[in-house]
Amino acid sequence: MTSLYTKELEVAQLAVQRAARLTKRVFHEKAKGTVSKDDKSPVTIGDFGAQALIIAALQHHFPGDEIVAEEEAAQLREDKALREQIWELVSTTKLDDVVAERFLGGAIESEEAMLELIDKGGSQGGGRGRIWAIDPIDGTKGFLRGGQYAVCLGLMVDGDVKVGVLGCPNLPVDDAAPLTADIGSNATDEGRGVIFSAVVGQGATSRPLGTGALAEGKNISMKPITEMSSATFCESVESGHSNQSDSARIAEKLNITNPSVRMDSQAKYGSIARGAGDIYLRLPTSKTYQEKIWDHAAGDLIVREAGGQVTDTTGSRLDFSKGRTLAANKGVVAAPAAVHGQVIKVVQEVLGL
Ligand SMILES: Nc1ncnc2c1ncn2[C@@H]1O[C@H](COP(=O)(O)O)[C@@H](O)[C@H]1OP(=O)(O)O
Ligand SMILES: [Mg+2]
Ligand SMILES: [Mg+2]
Ligand SMILES: [Mg+2]
Repeated sequence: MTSLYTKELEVAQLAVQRAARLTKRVFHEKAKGTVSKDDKSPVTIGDFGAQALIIAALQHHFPGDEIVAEEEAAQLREDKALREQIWELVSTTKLDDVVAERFLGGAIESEEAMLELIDKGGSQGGGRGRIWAIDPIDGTKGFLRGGQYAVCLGLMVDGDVKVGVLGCPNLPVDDAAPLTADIGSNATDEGRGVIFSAVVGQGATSRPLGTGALAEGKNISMKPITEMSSATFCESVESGHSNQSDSARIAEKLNITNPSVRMDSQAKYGSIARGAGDIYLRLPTSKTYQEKIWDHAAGDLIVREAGGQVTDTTGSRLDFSKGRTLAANKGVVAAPAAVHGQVIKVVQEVLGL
């Protein structure tokens, strides 16, 4: 029997690899074309450019699929200089393997076509049919400060995530490398860049993030926790995204003595999936914030396929069928399946749930 979602996985991984070439170019440039969105969060030419390149590849192979993506082109239609900067990047970023680049459909035709592609990400989502979720740069603040960020792509079918891919340009390639919060301001690209992937029922893999055809992948799995007291947990750098005093109380109750590792983006999901860390806590800081599906789709599947369990703080699975947000969930608790219940119990004690 041929495996399910083989083509989707290949397209998704190559599309992420190409988009990450673009974000890395922007990362090494001083002027990142940063502008503020309506909610005051930053977006850069890298976010827009990566979204255009990913959607171009998806449209080439799966023109009937819907797409939920974070960014929209409205601001670019009004700002000629910004639009031209992005077009210059998008029209010159290719995979350096001719076959792989042709497989993705090659270059986008024109500046106008690029804007239209960016706006194809406006689907309302939901629980029916094939829907891709894209976060072209997750952790834009991390990206700007030279920390972790991720290029994220997931395919949902009837509300369930079936394929997940995370490109993490600033994480170590080595799955066994110790988990550290910062890449250091003098860090080079040497030894960095990894793609995490998963297909439902087929396990999770990691492979070096390359520049052309895909590198060989290796199976990854979460580290079994034998002593809770020696576990390491990851959380957001931004205290506005996850409540860091609640997580400190949870850690204390679990007798965890290692300090938390703070990193931006879904790099946290990838890191625990390969056993570099153990637990990911994302604890609500407000009653009203709804998590976005593109911030969790790929990571949720990758961790579950690596032997983890991912729920919200009430213990319910993340529900991707509700639209562009995880409207039915509050926060995220991801841990190896064997200890997830123990962690949830303490999370609920501390949060008073
Ligand atoms: N109040 C909030 N609570 C949780 N996550 C948030 C909140 N505000 C923004 N985010 C999102 O958190 C993600 C980054 O997460 P992390 O802290 O794990 O790096 C971003 O996608 C960001 O969205 P946005 O793109 O709108 O900035
Ligand atoms: Mg994000
Ligand atoms: Mg983003
Ligand atoms: Mg954003």
